[in-house]
Amino acid sequence: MINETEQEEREYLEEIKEKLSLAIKRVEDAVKGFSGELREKNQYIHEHRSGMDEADMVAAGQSINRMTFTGEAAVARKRKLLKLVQSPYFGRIDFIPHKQETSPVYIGIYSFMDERVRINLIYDWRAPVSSLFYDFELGEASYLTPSGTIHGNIALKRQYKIRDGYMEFMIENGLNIHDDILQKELSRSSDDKMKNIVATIQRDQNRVIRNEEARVMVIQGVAGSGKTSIALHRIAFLLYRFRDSIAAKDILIISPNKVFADYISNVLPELGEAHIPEMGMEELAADLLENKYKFQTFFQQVSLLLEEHDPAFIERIRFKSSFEFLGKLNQYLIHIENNYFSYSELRVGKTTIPFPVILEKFKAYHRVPILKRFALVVKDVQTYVRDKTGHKLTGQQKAIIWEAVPAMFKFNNVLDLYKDFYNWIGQPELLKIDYRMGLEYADVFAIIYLHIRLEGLTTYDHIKHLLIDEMQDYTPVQYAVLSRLFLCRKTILGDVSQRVNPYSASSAEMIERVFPQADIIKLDRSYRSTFEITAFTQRIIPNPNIAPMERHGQEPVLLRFESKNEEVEAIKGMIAAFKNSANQTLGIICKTLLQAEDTYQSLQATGVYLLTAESISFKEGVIITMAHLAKGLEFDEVIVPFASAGNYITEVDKSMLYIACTRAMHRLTLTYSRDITAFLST
Ligand SMILES: Nc1ncnc2c1ncn2[C@@H]1O[C@H](COP(=O)(O)OP(=O)(O)OP(=O)(O)O)[C@@H](O)[C@H]1O
Repeated sequence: MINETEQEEREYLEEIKEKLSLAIKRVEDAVKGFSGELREKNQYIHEHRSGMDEADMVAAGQSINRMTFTGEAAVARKRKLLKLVQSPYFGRIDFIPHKQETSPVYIGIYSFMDERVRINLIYDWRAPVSSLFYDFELGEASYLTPSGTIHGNIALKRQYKIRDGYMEFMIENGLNIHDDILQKELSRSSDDKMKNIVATIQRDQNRVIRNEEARVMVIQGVAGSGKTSIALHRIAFLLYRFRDSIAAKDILIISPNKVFADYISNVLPELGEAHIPEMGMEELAADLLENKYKFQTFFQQVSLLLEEHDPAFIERIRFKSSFEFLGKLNQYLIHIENNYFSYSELRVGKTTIPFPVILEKFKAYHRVPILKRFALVVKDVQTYVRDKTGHKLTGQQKAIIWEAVPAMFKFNNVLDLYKDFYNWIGQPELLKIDYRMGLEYADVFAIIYLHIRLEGLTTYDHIKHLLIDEMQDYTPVQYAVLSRLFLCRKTILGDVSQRVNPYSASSAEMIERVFPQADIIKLDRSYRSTFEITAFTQRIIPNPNIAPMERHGQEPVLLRFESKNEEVEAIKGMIAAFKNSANQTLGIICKTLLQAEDTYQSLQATGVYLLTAESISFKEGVIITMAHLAKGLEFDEVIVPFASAGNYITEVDKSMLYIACTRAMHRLTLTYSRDITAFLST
């Protein structure tokens, strides 16, 4: 057995670092070689251009492309090696497959092979054998490979913390003391962006990451349970496992906003994968509606809910977020199919086409979306007339048919049908279209749904995996659209308790009704916040299943003041204290954007950033924002101002308060004037 003692491990680390440095040197030489060759080739082409025919030019172009490609691969490899030198591995297992010899398996963020002897010195965390590290302690163990299960025994398991090439500590795992390193990781102050968790992936998380079977995986996890982290690691795993068939460009992340997209943008590149395309729901909607309609954004919908309590608006949202709505839309589609084709006989010249003939043609195309059938029926009618008369049709006759056939259907555009739907259900008051403001957000996906069902769709066939974060914010109609657009595998994640809109929250069970084949996974362990913070947030929205980490810190603080001005003055003091502390990020999270803007103005402090719906990047330091925009983010410290009885009143407010408080990792302070909100008064 090699490296039995810590001293031996330290020496081994030096050896590996040396090998890595040599590998870096070799790649550098190769890159230099490539660029030299490329220069020469370009020069050659330039000088001999006149004497080259087309085939020569194509061949030269191809060879340049090949060289560039190999050069780029070498640069990417160098980037990985440079990262490995900093921290070559984080774990080791000595696994003895039955009746075989063992050699230690060192596990790191990427694999590294000693090319001369072709021995793997470091295994990628996604390699089949690496799953042993996450799934087992000492003793009997097994792992799955593409060619079957390997059984054996783990004789030794170690964890290392190597930073900047230096081993900070090493832990010998006897029984499950995994938690030690996890605790240390969670106690650290946050970076400006989400980081990878490869060294401390937990067993239940590993199961989700490495699941290869699920066509639709729905992860319902409590705040801070690592849903987003796991989903990103799962993508990295799938890219590794199916590297011959899936590339980063074949994946799409549907994310709630640009700041969140920026916040998570580091994880996959850190894991050695390319940047993944990302899109917001609104972008998708605009794309599908071909930018024909102006519409309210989800952010505007939530802001309206927060700023004015309009019962009619709430009722419209509530109805359009229900399964009943989707069911009614489907019934309506049957209704129009059966009833909206009106009787009229068509006469073209001397030929009469009886209505039953037209109707029969129309029904024969039942697989084609209704509004797409007209063109087919028109062609059939033309053939009918031609056969009857034995003549080709004149342009005028064709025009008569083109006009008459679509006119037999009551409506020929989706928006008119959508308006008609509300008359059909006898509730015209549920549709409000303000042409100046655009469509309400709750109508956007319903119109897209009708559009798909009535006119067909362009599917996103090139996407091979779809990741949907913040699933609770999307409605059954939205899922019905997504399920028709994206036929690929999906990972859908969220938390019903973090709905920004309590009138339209989707739970895992609701999503299962749209995707009956879904695998549902529940994660109840919360990693982000200290035990005290998690316990505190339970006062707002209790979840009996939540399992907080045994990581302790300061009790959350509730500070009472006489006025808002006093609150703001106190917050100034807290910002100064934060700047002198070891913490790196402070989030001041208000209920509305208006409040955030006001606070920002009043504070007038340098180094404080206001995060709005238009922001595109996450910044380290002090951030002021509203709860809706803070979703998915986390901060070392969180201050929730104005937690007063007069500010947090409605169900929507309660969700916002919960989201704001669950963003805190180590420290949470709430300030209020006079009376505290009823959500915290007990
Ligand atoms: N196994 C783990 N090892 C180390 N850190 C972890 C682990 N799992 C989760 N975390 C940390 O917990 C925090 C929360 O993770 P993440 O943001 O992915 O959770 P979430 O469920 O998406 O949260 P929310 O829904 O509240 O936004 C992050 O700091 C993440 O790094």
